[in-house]
Amino acid sequence: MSPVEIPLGLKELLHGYTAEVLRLKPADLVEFAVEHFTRIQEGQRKEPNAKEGSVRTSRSRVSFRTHSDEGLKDEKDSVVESSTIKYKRRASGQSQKGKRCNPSPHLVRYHDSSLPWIPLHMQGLVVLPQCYATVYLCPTATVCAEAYDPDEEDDDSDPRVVHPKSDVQRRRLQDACSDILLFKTLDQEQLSEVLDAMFEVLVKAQEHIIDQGEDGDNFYVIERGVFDIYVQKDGGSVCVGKYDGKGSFGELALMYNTPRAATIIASQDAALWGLDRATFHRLIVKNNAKKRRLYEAFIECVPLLTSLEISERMKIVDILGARVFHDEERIITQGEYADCFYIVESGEVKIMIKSRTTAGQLDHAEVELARCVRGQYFGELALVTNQPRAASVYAVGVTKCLGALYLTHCRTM
Ligand SMILES: Nc1ncnc2c1ncn2[C@@H]1O[C@@H]2COP(=O)(O)O[C@H]2[C@H]1O
Repeated sequence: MSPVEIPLGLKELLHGYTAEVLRLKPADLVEFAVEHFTRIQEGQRKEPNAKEGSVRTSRSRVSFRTHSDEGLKDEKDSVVESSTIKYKRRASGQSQKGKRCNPSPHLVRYHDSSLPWIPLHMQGLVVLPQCYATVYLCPTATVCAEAYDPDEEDDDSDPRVVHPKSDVQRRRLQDACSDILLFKTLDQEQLSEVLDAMFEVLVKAQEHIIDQGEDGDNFYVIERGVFDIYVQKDGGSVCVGKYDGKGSFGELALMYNTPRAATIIASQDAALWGLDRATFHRLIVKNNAKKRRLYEAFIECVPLLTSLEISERMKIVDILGARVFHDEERIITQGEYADCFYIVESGEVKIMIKSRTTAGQLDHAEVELARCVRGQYFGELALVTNQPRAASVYAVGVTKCLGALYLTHCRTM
């Protein structure tokens, strides 16, 4: 018997449909399937260059948006009370030297202004079914075409920002930053410059760290505390997830010079480390060029991404961070909130789920569900369903994974 040949794109199509069913929970699956696949077909017709079998979004009209400017205040202390955060905004649409930046580069927004902006690179992620459906379902999206080029930003001569820290503070900061994906490809000197520039922010319960629609001032790394994520949807504010004691947020507005895409509120007293916009640009955004060189070849071979054009693949590289895990190290924990998915670069991972007792209680024994090897991805399901992680994932031997943060943003669309 000849082996079954799976047509190119079938997996993505079915995965996309499944993801949308999980996300939107339609009453009539067949009717939903007809609508879903009709939209895909229409999208492919609109974009005649789309490769056969590939799952793509339709490109749409081009428009620009500008933001109001605001004054810039200095940050001098290494500890900042949360009440002062709001006064540290830097001018939106302006570089530190007063030069006007591109108004809304790499940006897609629905015509309905109550909905958040999504970075254009989300369109690059359309091959990922959940994002594909998300962007595609909004065919009226407008694209701001002016490309943001970090190399154009002439900020190399900006003074180095240093917030002095005690040894204890420095250690706490290093711990908080040890898992931050966006810092993973920095070299030692760049990382130490970033750490020097970071300042501690003490936050009270219910404080707004970021408000959706505002200009981006800082990037934040969580040291402790829980933070709820709210996004404007259908005229109301919807809690779409939370950060529980770790992680980072606030990178989108700085990377793409867009208004804040979500509101972040501390649900208890908490501590953060902030990184100012200029340093974030100079070190993190510019480092993307290095990442592109590093991962270009690998990303080309990832089946999940093969239907993307080179420029789209490169946008995915921008949001990747590499992490090495040791044998049996847990990469994802069942029950935790999700903020990223992973692609295996080398090695292997096993996906383990806690079994249930006959009474339906979670047992502590774990059962192996599947394994992923180079080029395969995992950890996307919780982002699609907006549920806690359904299983744990462990490294089998030394394993290197590329984590991508931004899928979290698709959940809200
Ligand atoms: N679902 C989400 N949509 C948008 N932003 C999110 C979401 N989840 C977490 N965030 C974070 O919330 C931050 C709000 O500010 P930024 O847009 O700069 O960057 C955003 C992300 O880091």
